[in-house]
Amino acid sequence: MTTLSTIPVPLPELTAPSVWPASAVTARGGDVSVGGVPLAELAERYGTPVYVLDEAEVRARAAAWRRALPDADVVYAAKAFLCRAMVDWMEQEGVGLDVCSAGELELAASRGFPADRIVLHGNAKSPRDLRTALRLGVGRIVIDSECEIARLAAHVPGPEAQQVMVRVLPGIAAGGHHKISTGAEGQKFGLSIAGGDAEDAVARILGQPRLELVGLHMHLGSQIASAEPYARGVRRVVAFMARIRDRYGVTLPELDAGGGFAVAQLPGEPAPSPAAYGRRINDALVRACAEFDLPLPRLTVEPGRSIVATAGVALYRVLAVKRTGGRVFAAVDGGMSDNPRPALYGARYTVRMVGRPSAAPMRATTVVGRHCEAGDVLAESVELPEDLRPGDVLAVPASGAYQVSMASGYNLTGRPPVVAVAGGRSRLLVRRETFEDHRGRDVGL
Ligand SMILES: Cc1ncc(COP(=O)(O)O)c(C=O)c1O
Ligand SMILES: N[C@@H](CCCC[NH3+])C(=O)O
Repeated sequence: MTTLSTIPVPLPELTAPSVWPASAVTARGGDVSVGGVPLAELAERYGTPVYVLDEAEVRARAAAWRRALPDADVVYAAKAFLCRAMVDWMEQEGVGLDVCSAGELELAASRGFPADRIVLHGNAKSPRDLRTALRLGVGRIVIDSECEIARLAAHVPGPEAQQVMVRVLPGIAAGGHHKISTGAEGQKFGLSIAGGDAEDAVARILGQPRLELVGLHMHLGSQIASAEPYARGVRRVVAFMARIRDRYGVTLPELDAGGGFAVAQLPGEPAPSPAAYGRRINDALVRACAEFDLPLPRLTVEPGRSIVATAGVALYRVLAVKRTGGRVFAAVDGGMSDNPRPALYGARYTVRMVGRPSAAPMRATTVVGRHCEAGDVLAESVELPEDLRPGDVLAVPASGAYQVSMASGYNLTGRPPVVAVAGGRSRLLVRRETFEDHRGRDVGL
């Protein structure tokens, strides 16, 4: 018999913008299901901690970006999270890849991802990064310092020139935290427009027959919850393009506006849709080009978090509940080794108990990890039932970006597996890191 509690309903938090994938609904026995699979069942089957990725949500977000900017290239920033399945999904959705290491590049290549749809970034590209990029024939290499120009040119096999862009610093502060704000003067990325470094680099590249300068790139930062900084940045970059045309007689055909588009980390937080970002960026580009009498360059955007964050849910099991100093702590079997974001940026998350019903009143509980640091806090003062006990499963939505990709080997707990859900089925994408993996690397005595 179907009772009210077994009819799946959208989660109360599922107001736009949501922190959950669109497929998240309540399930039997106090559970939540994602992609048609109950989360507690996934915790049981794959163990905890485990990261669940809703394939349909990833694909839908990628498709939303393509619809938002149909005349632009959408390039997924692989640093947010990459595995072979992600490479395939991006390929199938018609999205390119932004990589920043030979490792990310090799992974994409291992799936036959078209190299001409790959952009290589990095403020310190290693010889291996550059060699791999040239060998595989990546579409664009983004120059981030003057000294890499001659180094790169010397290795281009020819006869064709390597297409490059210059990452310029538009001098705009934006981003959810100072550690992920990259568009202002005085940090390690890019070449300053105002300070003249960008123009010096352009002149140098134009003098290198093995390099073809196709455009300019900016990346303002990450978790930028408004489209306005992009509009200002685009205008500054277009103004600089006009200066290049006037001084060097070269009209650059491409402009890459970078990534950094915000998602809601907590229910109701502001996060413009891809369509809203796209409209504003396009509008700024059209206006600036009219103002400076330039033809419209081909636009690229590089969303990372915006494609994958809300598709991911982290599952942990409670190991201990402790009341101390007037606070309640729930300690789980993961922590800063799988999610360093709260410790690094003060990132906040919402947490929900799944897998059993509870009629107990809610109380403020701080969810902490198992690592040897007082700062190993996953979520400060979140509402959880008073009867929360060891063995319960906690779900943390909006966990798809920069968690697994930044996971560490701290305390040799082993990095968690990643499981895809789609159409009521689950499959393992990345297995759990085991003690054998650690021991295998430990080769000296
Ligand atoms: C060059 C570049 N492009 C794109 C991104 C993607 O950023 P986000 O995941 O915030 O969209 C980053 C990371 O911030 C980046 O450094
Ligand atoms: N790792 C950061 C974002 C940095 C993006 C990379 N350029 C975060 O978790 O928010």
